[in-house]
Amino acid sequence: MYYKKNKKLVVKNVFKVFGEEPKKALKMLQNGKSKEEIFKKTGMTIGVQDASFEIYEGEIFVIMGLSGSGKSTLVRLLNRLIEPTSGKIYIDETDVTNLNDKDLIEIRRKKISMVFQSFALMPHMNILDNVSFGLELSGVDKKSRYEAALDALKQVGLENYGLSYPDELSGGMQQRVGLARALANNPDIMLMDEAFSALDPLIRTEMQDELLQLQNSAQRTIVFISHDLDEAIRIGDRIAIMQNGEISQIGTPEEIINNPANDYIKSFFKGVDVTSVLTASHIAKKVRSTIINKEGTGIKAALQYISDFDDDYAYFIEKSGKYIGILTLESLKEQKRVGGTIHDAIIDESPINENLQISEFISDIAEHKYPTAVINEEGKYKGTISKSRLLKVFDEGVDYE
Ligand SMILES: Nc1ncnc2c1ncn2[C@@H]1O[C@H](COP(=O)(O)OP(=O)(O)OP(=O)(O)O)[C@@H](O)[C@H]1O
Repeated sequence: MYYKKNKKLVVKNVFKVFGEEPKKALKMLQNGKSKEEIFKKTGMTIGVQDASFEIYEGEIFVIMGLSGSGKSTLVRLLNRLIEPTSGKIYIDETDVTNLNDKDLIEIRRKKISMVFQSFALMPHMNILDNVSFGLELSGVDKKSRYEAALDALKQVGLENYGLSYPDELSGGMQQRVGLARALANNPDIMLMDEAFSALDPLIRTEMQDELLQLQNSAQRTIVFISHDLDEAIRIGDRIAIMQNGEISQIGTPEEIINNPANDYIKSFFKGVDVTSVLTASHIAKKVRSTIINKEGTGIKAALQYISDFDDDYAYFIEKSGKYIGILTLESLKEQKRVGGTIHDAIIDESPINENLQISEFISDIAEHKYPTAVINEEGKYKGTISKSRLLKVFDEGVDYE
């Protein structure tokens, strides 16, 4: 998804120590003690260690990691539901770590909302009142808060349920109400902590679509915690992977899949549905058998070239890199026989664009006899994808060569 690269949230060297003497624990860390040693000696836990990153306006930034890796702690540091032990956090250049209580409350009301996995709707209040409750606490008048609540309910497709009560709604609908409650504040930033994890898979996918749709109409900055890789890939513009309190990699799903920083991350991505993540450019390979169209490159030269490579086909390319087509021994010989040109020998198998996802070009490759050429927007040759290459990616995921 497109987003402007304005920094919305900046986190600089943030640490969180849980325990009695956090400064002492930080000192031990500086002196090279491991988290395990510190915990053993002092009982203190390093929840987040030296986190530094930036989140851009309008992006969905997913924080992923195993249970206990520090995701919830990190997200709660952003709005200071948890106080950082050291480090700085900026929202729109405001230093959040320095705000007094009053300003902090103001920022939480106006700029940053949070959606949890399980949140309590008030059973005795109807949906409209539940959604506008936060605004009521902020002193917004009745008319304005009902308008905002109704608008938020509309955004999640529940505009007709304002007068219903929570126990009349399904789990998925209740989660939508939770989302509407966060939207009613019209926040710049939404923090979503495993917001969809309690939902059954179908409804969960529906909610992910809903979130993406909402993002299309109003570009909010969303920080989304998930332990589910498919979800992270589906909705994340970028993903940060946490491991034992530290961020071990940040990147787009493609970047991480293609270049995992370590074995832990690699193991995360094993078995992921690559067809919806990887594009042709990610799996295309350059092959040796390319013939450059120089002056005088005719059928004879092409035949010679292909036999030299002990092959029966080659990719024909302009000097500029522009892709022309596939030449085969058979088609060249035929044109030689009938007196045609090298261009007449090009066989009818179209190249695919490098930006297509695997799921979009699978059938092309299946229908082609020869490995399919991959071209960029300008028509330049970028490599080829064979059926066997595709099968390998399916079987083994990406090969990290
Ligand atoms: N209030 C607390 N006091 C002491 N330790 C804590 C506290 N909150 C979190 N921790 C510890 O900090 C570490 C990170 O926990 P956190 O809840 O942030 O992880 P998580 O990745 O969100 O896990 P999960 O997916 O299970 O929610 C864990 O070792 C946890 O035990």
